[in-house]
This record gives sequence, structure tokens and C-alpha cells, in this order.
Amino acid sequence: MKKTLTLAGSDSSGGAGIQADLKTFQEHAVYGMTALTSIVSMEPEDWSHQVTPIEVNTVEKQLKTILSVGIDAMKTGMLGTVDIIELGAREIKANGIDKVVIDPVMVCKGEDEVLQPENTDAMRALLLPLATITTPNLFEAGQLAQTGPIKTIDGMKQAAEKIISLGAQNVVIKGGKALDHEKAVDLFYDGNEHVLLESEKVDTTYTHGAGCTFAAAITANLANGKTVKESVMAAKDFVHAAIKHGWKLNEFVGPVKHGAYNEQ
Ligand SMILES: Nc1ncnc2c1ncn2[C@@H]1O[C@H](COP(=O)(O)OP(=O)(O)O)[C@@H](O)[C@H]1O
Ligand SMILES: Cc1ncc(COP(=O)(O)O)c(C=O)c1O
Ligand SMILES: [Mg+2]
Repeated sequence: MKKTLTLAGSDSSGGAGIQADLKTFQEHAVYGMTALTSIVSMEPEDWSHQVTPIEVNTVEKQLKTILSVGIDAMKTGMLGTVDIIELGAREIKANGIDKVVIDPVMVCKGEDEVLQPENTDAMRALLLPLATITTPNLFEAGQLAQTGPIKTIDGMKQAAEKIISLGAQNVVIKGGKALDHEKAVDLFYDGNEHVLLESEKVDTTYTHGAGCTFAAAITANLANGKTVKESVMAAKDFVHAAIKHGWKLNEFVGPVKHGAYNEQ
């Protein structure tokens, strides 16, 4: 059985973060392991988020456990602090991990304000050069590439080129719901060809965890031996089914249905 690692935060509400990653790994029949970087909890009254970072030494101990077992691929999600980003980069290099998906989580959905800009700088400098692929949403791509807000597919192409010049081997920018386009369009770029991945845009707000699910599916596909491009294309189908069957958890949030693809 192939083994995967997610270095990411816990979403107590279960739709995103490490919970989305594990559910997605399970659906892809890979064995998921977790190094928890931060804990996100929500106020029952208004669902405002609190992020509690985990001490870097505790993250290091988790990684030591997992890397002693060995992994076939890994992903990162919410990382919390610059110390944890530095630790992640060090361990990827020291262990020669060569299937690395960097999901550069900066904020939770709907909040277009980076709370910790120093984390963005550290991800750009330390993690992009180690990325087999990075999976920014539209907002995160603008922050990583320092292009400012991206509004068009041409803008996505420019940002993708910048992100490759920063050292990532491949990038997929998620236009998703944010791009003003009739379809849900993502742009894949490997330094040579721009490939547009299109799917029907689902008219829903129940997309909590879509990004984590997409990146976790890419990670599992890489672990299972698919090429990078194949991994992204299969992940797009997987997340599309999950969004199509997204559901209302409470009055504030609707997670994607991680198991929808296999149920079809
Ligand atoms: N309403 C939607 N209909 C179909 N696909 C969507 C929709 N929203 C997002 N997606 C797709 O889901 C994946 C995750 O994108 P997105 O939600 O933008 O990421 P994030 O959760 O990181 O912000 C991408 O493949 C994107 O195109
Ligand atoms: C721990 C954690 N990671 C990542 C995310 C980002 O989730 P998404 O897949 O919706 O981008 C969230 C959002 O709530 C989160 O709580
Ligand atoms: Mg995301």
C-alpha cells in the first residue's frame, strides 16, 4: 500500500485541513499519515475562526515518526508559523522526498486578507523550490507571484510563469469560483505548455475543503504512480464530484462530499 503524509492543520469542523486530506487519501486507497501544524476551531455563534499553532518541536516529533516509516508522496496545507515552514523544507531536503505537493494555504475561504505575510514569504522562498507541484487558488497565486489580484486567464498564465521561475516544477492555479468565467477553470503549467482544465461550475456555496481535497487527491495519485499531469486531471474530476455533492453542515458552512466520486 502506498503511503502519504500531510503536514497541515486540523479543521475541527471536518471538511478541510487534515480531515479532508485523510478522507481523500482513504478514497484513493493510500495510507495517510498526519503531522499536525495548527488547530482551527470555530465560534458556534458566528463561526469566526481561531488558529492555534502547534509548537515546532511537536511537529518535528510527528515528522520523525512518519519519516521513519517512509512515504511515497506528501502534501502541505496550513503551516501556521515560519518555524514550521523552515522545518518542513529541511525535512523534505534531508529525506530526499521527491513527490511534494505544496498547497499554499494562506487564509480560509472568503477571507482575502493574509494574516501572516511572513508565512507567504517563507513559503515562496523555502517551499516552492521543493515543490513537484503547487496548487494556489487565485488569491494565493497573486500573493506568491506578487502580481496583485488576478482576474483573467492571461493573468493566471503570467502568475504561473512567475511561480515556475521561483522554483516549483509544476503549478496548477485554481480559478474555481473566484474567476469570472462560465466554467470552473484551472490552469496547469509545467514550464512548457499551459493546459486549461475546465469543468462545469456548480452553483453552490458548499465548497468548504475543495482546495485541500484537490491537493490531497493529486498527492494520492502521485503516490499511486500517475504522472503529474495525470494526477491533476484525475483530481479535478474527483473534486468536481465532491463539490457537486457538497452539503449543508450548519447555517455557516457546507463541506464538499469527499466520497462522492467513488459513490458514483
Ligand atoms: N463552484 C465550483 N464548481 C466547480 N468547481 C469548483 C467550484 N469551486 C471550486 N471549484 C474547483 O475546486 C477546486 C478547488 O478550488 P478552490 O475552491 O478555488 O480552492 P480553495 O479551496 O483552495 O480556495 C478547483 O479545481 C476549482 O476549479
Ligand atoms: C486547517 C485548515 N486547512 C486548510 C483550510 C483551507 O480549506 P480549503 O480547502 O477550503 O481551501 C482550512 C479552511 O477552513 C482549514 O481550517
Ligand atoms: Mg485552499
